[in-house]
Amino acid sequence: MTAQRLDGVATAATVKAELRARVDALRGVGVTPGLATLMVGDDPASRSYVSGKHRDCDEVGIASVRVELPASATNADVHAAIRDLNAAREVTGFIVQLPLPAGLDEQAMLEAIDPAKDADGLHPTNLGRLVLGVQGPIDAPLPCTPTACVQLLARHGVPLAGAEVCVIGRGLTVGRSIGLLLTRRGVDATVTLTHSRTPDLAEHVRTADVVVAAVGRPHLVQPEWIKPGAAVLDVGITRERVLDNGKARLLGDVHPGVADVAGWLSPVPGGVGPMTRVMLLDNVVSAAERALL
Ligand SMILES: Nc1nc(=O)c2c([nH]1)NC[C@@H]1CN(c3ccc(C(=O)N[C@@H](CCC(=O)O)C(=O)O)cc3)C=[N+]21
Repeated sequence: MTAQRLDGVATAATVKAELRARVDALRGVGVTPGLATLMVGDDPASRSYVSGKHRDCDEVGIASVRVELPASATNADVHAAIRDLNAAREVTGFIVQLPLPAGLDEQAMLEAIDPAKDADGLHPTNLGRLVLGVQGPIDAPLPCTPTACVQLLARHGVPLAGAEVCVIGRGLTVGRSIGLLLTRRGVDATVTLTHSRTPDLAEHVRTADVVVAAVGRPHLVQPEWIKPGAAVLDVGITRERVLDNGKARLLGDVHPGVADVAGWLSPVPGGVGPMTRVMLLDNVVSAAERALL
């Protein structure tokens, strides 16, 4: 069997077209959504992700502001930059690019973000709303990679109601919250959360209809682990340095041989990553729409 490709670039293009229509409607009533990114230090991977986010904004008609602080910035410096963004009228949503340089208090900085402007959906208030199941006419910001996964599956017709989902990884941005989305009423999947210390990982994966691999261990998930026809989402991105030309190859958490067993597979690059970026834009547009209610 050759898995159907869960194409994040093509699906993101569809979502961008929908977002463009929402942005036009907002402009019609005098509102321009705006995203700001706050980056501390100059990690090359973060720089490339942040650039991608600003390109996406241009395509959809969202204004964007780039704030950069040197790696030597203190907690007080970062906190002051966050307070400025909380107050900036033209910024309807913003993110603090993670990871922050060592020595900065990541948790305190995330908590300093105005929950109404939290484009990542990682503020404790918004994560708390997700746990509580608070849903309004327009949802509070949801974490971007989990919604990217759910959208990528739903828009390819992968059945989730009644599906057994095995999530690998317990990190803040994916594993810890994706189960809350997948088990919502109306989505109705059953979720097992595993991680790097799960003794019998392969056994858990073997019975899953949907596998979400988000541990950051290149090619961890083996073809023999996969139930034939299962949907596999590869969320991991590890940069492997290729010595001869100095370029970095991107490796996912899923072994390429999985494509011969799975029913659906998201590629790296071009899968969950581009979808994560559009879900960030969705949060920014939704924040502007919510402000009008
Ligand atoms: N506050 C915060 N919010 C984040 O959402 C956040 C973060 N910090 N820190 C880092 C991670 C990682 N992340 C990615 C998003 C898109 C791609 C992406 O679009 N990847 C492309 C490849 C891009 C490349 O060439 O490197 C792809 O998969 O096709 C990758 C990684 C968001 N993160």
